[in-house]
Amino acid sequence: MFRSSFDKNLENATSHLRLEPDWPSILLICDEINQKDVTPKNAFAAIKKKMNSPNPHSSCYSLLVLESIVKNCGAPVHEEVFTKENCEMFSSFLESTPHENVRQKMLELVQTWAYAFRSSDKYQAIKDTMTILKAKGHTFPELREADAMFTADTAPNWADGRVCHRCRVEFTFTNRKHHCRNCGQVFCGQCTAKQCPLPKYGIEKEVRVCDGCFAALQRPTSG
Ligand SMILES: O=P(O)(O)O[C@@H]1[C@H](O)[C@H](OP(=O)(O)O)[C@@H](O)[C@H](O)[C@H]1O
Repeated sequence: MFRSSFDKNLENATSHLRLEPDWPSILLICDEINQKDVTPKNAFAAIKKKMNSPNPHSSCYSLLVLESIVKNCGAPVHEEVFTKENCEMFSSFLESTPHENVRQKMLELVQTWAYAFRSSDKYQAIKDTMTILKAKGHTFPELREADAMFTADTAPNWADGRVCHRCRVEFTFTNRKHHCRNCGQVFCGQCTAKQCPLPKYGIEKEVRVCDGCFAALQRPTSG
């Protein structure tokens, strides 16, 4: 069965043979999500499977991967993870796991996420989960505010359109759509023939960008 690079990185990051976190693999997983090499949906589904591993180390490491993608991959991951259904799953997961370290880590994450979104009107489900767990008498570990700081920038969602955003030529079967990873606009192939990394979005590899963004990104940032 074809194993994607993401699968290999997740396998490494959650191996029960590890004695300490495999940060390089975890960061590669974040890059792959930010670069759209893997969708948040597929990534979270695979992480959920690892959460339910009978081995407490694998399960705990999968929570570390989940913590990292929430922290580093922004809204696309938040929208996938913090649904009412998933938040209820986190609650039943921590109440059913036989492993105390896994339960503690899940409690810590629910608290961190509820705190991180405290002033946002989105993701009410994770805040409700925190409230319910507290009301049930669960004791939470000390909150580390630094853990609730998420990287600010994530690449913009992709716009759609019938014509190239730059030269206005109409898309056809042969003149196909492409997207600039920096501005998210839709362009023809000729207007997005360049590539460059987008470190501000956690994208280290060269990705497709439009001529306008390419020029802007080459200009030295005004000091
Ligand atoms: O090749 P197609 O079957 O037309 O599909 C397009 C490619 O996947 C483009 O990827 P790219 O931007 O990396 O080229 C993407 O930006 C477009 O939205 C898709 O419509």
